[in-house]
Amino acid sequence: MLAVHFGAGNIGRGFIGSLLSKSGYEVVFVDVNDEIVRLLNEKKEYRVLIADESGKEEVIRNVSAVNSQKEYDKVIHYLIEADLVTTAVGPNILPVISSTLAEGLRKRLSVNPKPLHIIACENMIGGSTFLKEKVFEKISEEEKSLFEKNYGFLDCAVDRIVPNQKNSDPLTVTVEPFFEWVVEQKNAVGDIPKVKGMQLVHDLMPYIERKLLTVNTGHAIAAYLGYNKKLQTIKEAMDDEEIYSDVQKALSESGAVLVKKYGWDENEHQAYIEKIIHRFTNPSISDEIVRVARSPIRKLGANDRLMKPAKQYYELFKEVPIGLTKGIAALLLFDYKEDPEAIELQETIKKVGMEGALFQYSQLEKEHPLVAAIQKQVEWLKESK
Ligand SMILES: NC(=O)c1ccc[n+]([C@@H]2O[C@H](COP(=O)([O-])OP(=O)(O)OC[C@H]3O[C@@H](n4cnc5c(N)ncnc54)[C@H](O)[C@@H]3O)[C@@H](O)[C@H]2O)c1
Ligand SMILES: O=P(O)(O)OC[C@@H](O)[C@@H](O)[C@H](O)[C@H](O)CO
Repeated sequence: MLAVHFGAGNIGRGFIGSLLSKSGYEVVFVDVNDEIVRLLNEKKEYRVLIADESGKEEVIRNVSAVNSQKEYDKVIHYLIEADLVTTAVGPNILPVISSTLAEGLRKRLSVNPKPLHIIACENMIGGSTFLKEKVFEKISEEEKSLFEKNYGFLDCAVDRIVPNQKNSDPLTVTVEPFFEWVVEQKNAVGDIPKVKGMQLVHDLMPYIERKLLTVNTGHAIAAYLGYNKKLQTIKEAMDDEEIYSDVQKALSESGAVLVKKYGWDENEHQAYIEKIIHRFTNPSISDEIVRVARSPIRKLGANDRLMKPAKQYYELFKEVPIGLTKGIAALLLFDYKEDPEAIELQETIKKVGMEGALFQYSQLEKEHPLVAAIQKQVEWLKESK
């Protein structure tokens, strides 16, 4: 069994690649990082270190890699042969890989009749559906109907905290012990290849929203408020009493939305929140605030971790959510010079103001009560600096 995985980064090696290899797949990573590609081909294995008191170490074998910018033909060859295709490149890179994927899948049609599943393991709602849309922009009407029959793009939710790596061996990845990979089977074309640790569900929406609007909401709020206080890691942010209680407040707000929308049991959801807060304070992980805060424009999206629960909270309860708006306010102050989206966001705010930026990136009309509440929180955050 051959799995082709785009993105040999933190989640690629530390989570998806590791599960695939442990389930018996030969894993071919596709990446653009020369050094990682070279080392994977040289060593054919890498280490995953579990960040807890156990100090457990796993060796991930039967892996290799290709550079998609330099070895295009090889990527196409592997796409023709693959039994499963997965990605963990980041939502903004899905359009970039869609041309190569379209070409590989097109060539495969004439030589390999086996159906194939493609799973985008990204932090977004409908990641595989989005990838499919990008692939379908590159093919003819006739090909579209063949692709529909042969290729299943399955949406999923992935959860495992994998920080930026500081190991002396560049292939080694330190990961938290917890993981969850929930895949929606609705769009399957035949049997979905088995992967140990992959959970299949009929309807993903309750799971992806629970994950994105709890884990990533809390994470983002800790990161932006932590950055505002000049802290370095998520653990440091969670050790700050004020930030800790702001994260709790925001998660009780997004939790109220999730419980109301999906009927999750209130006590079980509270236990889910507490487990996540515990994960954020894992002393064996050093997760940089600027990693978690990365791409603030993406994170300000109407369908993403902050604005979606804030808007829904207002719609459902006719009240402004205090914790969520404070997190959004802190995001608007994120001015990290090494993050291109942070620079763009600050330039946009200079040009069109916060109201304009909220409209441009979150489609929030200036009359919406959230706008005034966010602006007030921005003033408070600036004063408290
Ligand atoms: N790290 C986490 O804790 C975590 C957890 C769950 C989900 N995710 C999601 O997983 C995805 C990847 O995140 P990450 O933390 O692993 O990021 P990362 O930056 O560590 O990895 C991304 C990889 O993609 C590669 N890449 C970039 N452009 C490419 C291209 N055109 N073709 C092939 N590869 C390309 C990069 O070189 C890099 O190796 C994101 O969507 C993220 O939201 C991350
Ligand atoms: O990957 P992003 O940029 O969408 O979000 C940053 C972190 O919140 C994220 O990577 C988490 O660590 C992960 O989603 C945990 O499952």
